[in-house]
Amino acid sequence: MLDFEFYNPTRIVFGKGTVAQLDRLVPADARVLVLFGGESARRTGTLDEVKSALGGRELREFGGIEPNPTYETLMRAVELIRSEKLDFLLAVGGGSVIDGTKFVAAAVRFDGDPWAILEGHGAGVTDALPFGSVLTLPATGSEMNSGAVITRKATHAKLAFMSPHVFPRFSILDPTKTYTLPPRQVANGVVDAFVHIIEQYLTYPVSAPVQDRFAEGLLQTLVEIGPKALAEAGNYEVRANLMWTATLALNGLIGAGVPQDWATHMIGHELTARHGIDHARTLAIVLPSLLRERREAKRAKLLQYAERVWHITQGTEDERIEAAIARTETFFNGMGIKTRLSDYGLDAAAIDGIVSQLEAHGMVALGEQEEITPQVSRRILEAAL
Ligand SMILES: NC(=O)c1ccc[n+]([C@@H]2O[C@H](COP(=O)([O-])OP(=O)(O)OC[C@H]3O[C@@H](n4cnc5c(N)ncnc54)[C@H](O)[C@@H]3O)[C@@H](O)[C@H]2O)c1
Repeated sequence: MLDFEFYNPTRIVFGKGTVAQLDRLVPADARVLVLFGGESARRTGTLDEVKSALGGRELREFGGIEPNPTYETLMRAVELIRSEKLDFLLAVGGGSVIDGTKFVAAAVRFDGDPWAILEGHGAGVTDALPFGSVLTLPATGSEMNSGAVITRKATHAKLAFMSPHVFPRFSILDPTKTYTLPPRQVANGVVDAFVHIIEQYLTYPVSAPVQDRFAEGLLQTLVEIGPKALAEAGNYEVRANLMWTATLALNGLIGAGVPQDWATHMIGHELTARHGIDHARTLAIVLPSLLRERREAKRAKLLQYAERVWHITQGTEDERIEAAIARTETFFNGMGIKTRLSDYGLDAAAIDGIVSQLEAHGMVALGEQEEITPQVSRRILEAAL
């Protein structure tokens, strides 16, 4: 096992009706900014529920945080917080709103142009406003981690930062809040969580059987409940298990002490930034062809994945590896998520632009072995056409 430090201070309050507990979780004298996305939080009644739970506190609202939150929009929240002297943030939404809130929390206390937070991947963050979240979309794990991904509209740059100062103080996970999700977002959430697990599992063995079995348990759970989550919108047990699985997929636990890949995410971010494809869908495009390209470096774990997650035991090693990758694609397709660039209207002409953006963002040695050069990323994208 590799050396590691594990730190996760986020309190999780899980269950039906838990929004009411905001009154206990947010300081009584806080001046609160409630941040949300489009109109779903208002339409579904969650925003009213939040406001009534926070009754008696000084409250302001900031709506309109986009999917793939932008620096341009978030900087308006920073101005509002400064001018109104607000001191506690509450994110109500999915990964985009929670990520955006993390950026705002850090930017308010940052000296200089806050875009430097993204360019430095969080290194310059020394403080942040306290914040909590009410999660409405199980997918990203943002509710229990210290990472965020922000887009600068002007330059089509989608960059990530991490800082121990931006762990949520608490996150409320009420599975009934996911009942209103459109099928597209449920499918995205399942696939996003699946690929988060793969990025921390499908690398090379380091004698870490507990991390491996945690990861395999989470992957198998998603394979089992993913289709049910799509088919049965109001099934509490399915939504509860999906919500907790997505959180555990990226709260640091399964990645502690093991190598991590993240190349699929880095290539995927460029696809979203340049072509507006949903985050999870970019991962479904990149992952299968990345696994094929990297089959030698990942051979031992691919064979373990084939056997333990997909129960594939027949055939040569290469046949078992190919069967496991094909089953992964079939799983994504079964969730209604297409896995080829051409399915999203892109052809070979798009690849130069994506590779140049990877180079511009310093993504020139990706993956657990740092062997995915721009040339390798190009091959991965060509194989995904
Ligand atoms: N911080 C991390 O660790 C991390 C990890 C992976 C991805 N991300 C980032 O998170 C973002 C994606 O977040 P996401 O997948 O959670 O989606 P999202 O937050 O972008 O939301 C997608 C859509 O679903 C709607 N929605 C949310 N909850 C709803 C509900 N209960 N009912 C109806 N509609 C609802 C939103 O209004 C939005 O239109 C991307 O920018 C991605 O890069 C962050």
